[in-house]
Amino acid sequence: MAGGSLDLPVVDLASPDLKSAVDAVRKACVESGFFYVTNHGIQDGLLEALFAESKKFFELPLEEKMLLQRNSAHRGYTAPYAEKLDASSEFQGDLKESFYIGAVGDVDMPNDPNQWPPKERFPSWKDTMKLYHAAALAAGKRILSLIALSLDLEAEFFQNIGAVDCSSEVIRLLHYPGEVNESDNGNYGASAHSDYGMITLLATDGTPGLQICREKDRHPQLWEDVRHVDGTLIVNIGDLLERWTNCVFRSTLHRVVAVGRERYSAAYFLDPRPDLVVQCLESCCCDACPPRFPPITAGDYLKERLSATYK
Ligand SMILES: O=C(O)CCC(=O)C(=O)O
Ligand SMILES: [Fe+2]
Repeated sequence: MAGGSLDLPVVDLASPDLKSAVDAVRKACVESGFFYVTNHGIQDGLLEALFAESKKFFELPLEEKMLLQRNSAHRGYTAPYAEKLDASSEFQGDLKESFYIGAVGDVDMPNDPNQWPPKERFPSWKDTMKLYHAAALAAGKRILSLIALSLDLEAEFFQNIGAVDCSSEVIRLLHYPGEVNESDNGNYGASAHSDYGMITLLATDGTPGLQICREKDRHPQLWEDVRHVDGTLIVNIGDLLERWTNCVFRSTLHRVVAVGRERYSAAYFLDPRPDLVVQCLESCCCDACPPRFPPITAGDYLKERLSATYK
């Protein structure tokens, strides 16, 4: 069942009224786990360059893209149908194709698990991804500061525990086809899922398709459109942060439906360093609401979730 369009809050990352921004973040994280951010510091030109590189890559013939197929470190290309975000979906796999790019060091790393398209034909691909990583990380840190304040923690809480300084971040470029075969009627660009990690920053080319379901246990489920708002990024809470906040914050089910138009997006997954122990925050627990989950390292948690997706 599809519902209307949602009015999610727009949080101004440069707002002089910090209290209102923090309150808006808290309300959004508690109610829907989704909000927009404006003044995020990522230049339009960089977003345009990112989408241009993405389009150029996805336009290659499948055989060439398959040369960079996702490796054991989850970097590289995933073809249409190769991934099913909702394991219960009746279809073989999602319509989207995607490409994962991990953080890029300043010097060429000898053990860099990333895969790069040929430099001769993609001369600025790597630099663009590097710039986007840096810009998205800077925006992500500002968002995490507001999130920390909204949890009654000090603004630098996530930075101080080293949650964001060890390059676990990943860009996932996504491309959804415009036309779908008859046999794919009812199939999804990306089937229903929640994100696994801490927070996700999503940039899209403005094409609709993203929907969220705020109450996953309600039947029938109500899916609401997340409209595009010019100049903003969409931010959503992942399962690890839901667990960290003892379920005070919501990691919400979302999906991308086929709208008969080609669509590009770029998700940036900001996750803590693998050895960070995530245990329910004190400010989210009380006598009546004791911790629901035992401590776990971020790495173990994410490994478990990824291996369930790519069994
Ligand atoms: O493309 C989108 O709008 C959403 C992508 C998404 O949910 C994901 O990659 O986890
Ligand atoms: Fe997602």
